[in-house]
Amino acid sequence: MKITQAFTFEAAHRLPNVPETHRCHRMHGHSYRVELTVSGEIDEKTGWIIDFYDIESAFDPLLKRLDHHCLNDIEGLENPTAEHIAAWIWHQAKPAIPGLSNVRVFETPMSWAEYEG
Ligand SMILES: Nc1nc2c(c(=O)[nH]1)N=C([C@H](O)[C@H](O)COP(=O)(O)OP(=O)(O)OP(=O)(O)O)CN2
Ligand SMILES: [Zn+2]
Repeated sequence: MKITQAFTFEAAHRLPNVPETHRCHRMHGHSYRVELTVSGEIDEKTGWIIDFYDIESAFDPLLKRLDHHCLNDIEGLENPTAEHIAAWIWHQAKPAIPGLSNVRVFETPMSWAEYEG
């Protein structure tokens, strides 16, 4: 069984490794959407894999590091593509959310990256 909780954050970034002529070389912003999926068995008593509230609490410190920040300034996100952000979130969140199976990061409603560890 899998459950997914979604979050949103606003952040600025630029992609330092694309050519200067590429529009993403310039600083700009996105309204990011993050989806955290947790896999596991349903607990007989609670009826859930994990309380959504516990996912929210565990992710909150990370969300605060991302929201309204320049992603390039965050250690490990110097080249903040959606792919790198998804992998970064997975590695940062996994210790606090052991059942975390995949992380999706949407840069726009139509484009996203997914990391499964
Ligand atoms: N594989 C990837 N490709 C691109 C990434 C990425 O992270 N992974 N990132 C970008 C830029 O961040 C760019 O800002 C993305 O915006 P874009 O897809 O162009 O979406 P917009 O909504 O800004 O563009 P419109 O086409 O005007 O709607 C590029 N590629
Ligand atoms: Zn961008």
